[in-house]
Amino acid sequence: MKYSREQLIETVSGQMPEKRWKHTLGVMQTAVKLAEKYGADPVKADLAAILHDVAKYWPVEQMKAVIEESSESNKELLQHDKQLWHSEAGFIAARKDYGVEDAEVLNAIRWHTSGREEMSLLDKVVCLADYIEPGRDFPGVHKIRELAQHSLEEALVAGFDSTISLLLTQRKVIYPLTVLSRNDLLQQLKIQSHGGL
Ligand SMILES: Nc1ncnc2c1ncn2[C@@H]1O[C@H](COP(=O)(O)OP(=O)(O)O)[C@@H](O)[C@H]1O
Repeated sequence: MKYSREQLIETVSGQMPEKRWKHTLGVMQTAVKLAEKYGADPVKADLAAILHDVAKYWPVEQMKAVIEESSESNKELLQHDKQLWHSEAGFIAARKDYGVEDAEVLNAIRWHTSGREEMSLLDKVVCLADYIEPGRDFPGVHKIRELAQHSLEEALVAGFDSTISLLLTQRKVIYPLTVLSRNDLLQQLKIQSHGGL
């Protein structure tokens, strides 16, 4: 890491409006709590949460350029809604600009919006914290917070349901990885409840 936690917070918070930094503080607090509850590493959860929206307010051209130039990025994402780009750009920036080397932390930043199949425990914690941090207020958030008390997977399915429902009402294209992620979580829940049968 190039920066101490304090330096990181100062630099990252300077890249977004106050309201979005407040959201980030909420995600940090919630991600650490979820990590402690479900057995993920709270230090990694905190680091991923600090950085998860680092690229959110970058100009679209900057996000695009960073994704195009990186050898490890998913260029296909550029065919999808711009709203999805900040996670990939943030993942690249976390490594390149902030010196984050931990693959678990980098992945949690990368997949925090879309999810992915076989989400890691840390991916789940950060993605769910993004849905339910205390500043969030959208239809269904209370239910997702309730579900988060007993199952990461149930809560995440409900979170993805809310995103997908909203996209349907807006007649927007759904990024397929979110559907695959939701299907995979449902499969995980089925295995948990039937003991693998
Ligand atoms: N699977 C998806 N397909 C298409 N668009 C999506 C998908 N998931 C999220 N989005 C879009 O990206 C936006 C930003 O998502 P996210 O970063 O999680 O939210 P926020 O900006 O509230 O932190 C959503 O409001 C939605 O418009």
